[in-house]
Amino acid sequence: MSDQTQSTVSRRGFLRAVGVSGGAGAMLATMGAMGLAPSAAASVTPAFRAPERSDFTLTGRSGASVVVLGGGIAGLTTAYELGKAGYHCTILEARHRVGGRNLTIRGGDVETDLDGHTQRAGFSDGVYFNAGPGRIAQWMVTMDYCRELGVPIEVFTNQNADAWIYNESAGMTEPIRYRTAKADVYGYVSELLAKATDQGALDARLTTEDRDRLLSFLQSFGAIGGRTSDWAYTGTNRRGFSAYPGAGNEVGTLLGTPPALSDVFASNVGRYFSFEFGYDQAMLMFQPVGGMDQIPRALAKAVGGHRIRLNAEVTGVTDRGSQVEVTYRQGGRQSQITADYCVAALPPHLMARVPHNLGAGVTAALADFPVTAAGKIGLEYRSRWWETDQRIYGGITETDLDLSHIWYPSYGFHGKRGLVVGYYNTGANARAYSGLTPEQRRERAVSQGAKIHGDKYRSELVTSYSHAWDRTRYLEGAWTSPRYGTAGYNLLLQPAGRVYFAGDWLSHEVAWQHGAFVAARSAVSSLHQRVMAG
Ligand SMILES: Cc1cc2nc3c(=O)[nH]c(=O)nc-3n(C[C@H](O)[C@H](O)[C@H](O)COP(=O)(O)OP(=O)(O)OC[C@H]3O[C@@H](n4cnc5c(N)ncnc54)[C@H](O)[C@@H]3O)c2cc1C
Ligand SMILES: CSCCC(=O)C(=O)O
Repeated sequence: MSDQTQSTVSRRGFLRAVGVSGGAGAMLATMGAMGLAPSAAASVTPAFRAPERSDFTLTGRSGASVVVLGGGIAGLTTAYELGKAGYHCTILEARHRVGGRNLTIRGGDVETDLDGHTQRAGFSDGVYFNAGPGRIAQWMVTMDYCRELGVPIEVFTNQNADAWIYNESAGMTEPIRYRTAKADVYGYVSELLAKATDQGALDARLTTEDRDRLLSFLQSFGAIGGRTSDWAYTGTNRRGFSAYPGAGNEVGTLLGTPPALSDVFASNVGRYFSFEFGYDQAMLMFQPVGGMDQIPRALAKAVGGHRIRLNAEVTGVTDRGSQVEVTYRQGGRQSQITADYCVAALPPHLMARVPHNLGAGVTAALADFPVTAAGKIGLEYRSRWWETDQRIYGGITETDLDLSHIWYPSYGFHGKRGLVVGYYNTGANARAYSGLTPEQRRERAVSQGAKIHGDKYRSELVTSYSHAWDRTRYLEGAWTSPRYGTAGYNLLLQPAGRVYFAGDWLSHEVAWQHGAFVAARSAVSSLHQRVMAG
């Protein structure tokens, strides 16, 4: 998802949330963001209501049989929800475990990728690596499933004022703390806007009252001087200290004076600030205690192990008119299962390759989902130097290096060891790493990360595991970009005979488990309605 797309989507999300559209919405959003009292806007009475608890129940019961293809979040949810209403479901999952892209790696786990690289994770007890999903927003239905299934959650630190920003291409030789970068960018932007406002440049847009309110907002927002000092930004303790204030007369030592305005803009640090405004990325965010795969584990337990066939690769789907026949390969043998209905919850680009009799239009539609690559590496360290030496407790360092993001753990604070996500990248950067051996990926990630963190980034490293989603069998990608509104996309929202489709790719929350959950609910509702109608 590009920054541009993300900010457009975020804006739309906000407007949807306040229940307004168009000009009034835009005005409210701007005023809200500026902390101004929306006197004119107050009459709009927006519904500032959070999405409510979203539990799901089907009304009425059925004993029909359903074969579910794929044991990712969508497949598991399908079987779980139908099972609550009496259906007899069987899940066929090609991998040796459920969860699909929801994958947590622990010590002893073994994975072999499409290039034949086998990794055995050497992580210590209690250390885990979320190779796929890592965070959940509060409004997401994923939170409701955690509650319903009894999966404990804890805060995931998605934003940290003490994490770093490092833009090598802008000539930075040292990383800068988020708090420092923000103080300088907000300060200078406020200074410029205050000057323009005070000089009358915005008079066509502002009333006298607006102007005064804007100036007062900018003074506190940017920590800038007043009119007598021409609104100048000269630095603030928001930048941080090189020695923090202490006892008695120790006032602390401020972290120097800000670089010149032009240098601050040239460093391009501001490009990362909009991330935390995203409706899907804003704090607080959450994670299941003990690893993201606690969610598929709990779903699988609720569905019942006897209903799940692992290492079962679907090889054919035939709609026989009154039933659906599915062939699959398990333990070197071809088997067959027949059910009243089928829900196909495989990645669309893989389902497109499964022989079926659902029509060429279905194949073409399934094959029309562009796939994005993504990769992550988990680096286990023998000490938590990022906490003790750098005072970073969770959160994300942003870079313009090909490793993109570095994540610090949001669990196990002050523990003995810990796991840092040494890269989380997508697109061309992810493909550059996925083309390497696991050893080469680790070397590349460590030599880059050491530019930010120093020697301990290498010397304290114990073991690593990297995951390349485009090279993962039965997934072959991280997520897709659906062509919303096309005939092909809409075709797959309908059943093809007795076969329904589900997965995050049939939602407007692709790349989020939320999308997989709601798409499964949608398929389940549609199937159940048909069964109830008799
Ligand atoms: C790197 C990364 C980061 C992410 N970050 C987040 C995040 O922070 N938060 C969040 O909520 N979501 C995140 N997501 C998205 C989330 O993982 C997905 O939206 C969700 O897991 C998709 O579930 P699904 O059931 O639709 O698909 P999948 O998980 O793709 O499930 C499809 C299943 O089909 C199986 N399969 C494939 N072929 C066959 C076959 N022939 N026969 C039988 N089975 C087969 C697969 O093995 C798999 O289990 C992330 C994903 C990735 C890759
Ligand atoms: C680029 S956002 C999609 C992946 C995701 O859900 C996440 O990492 O938060």
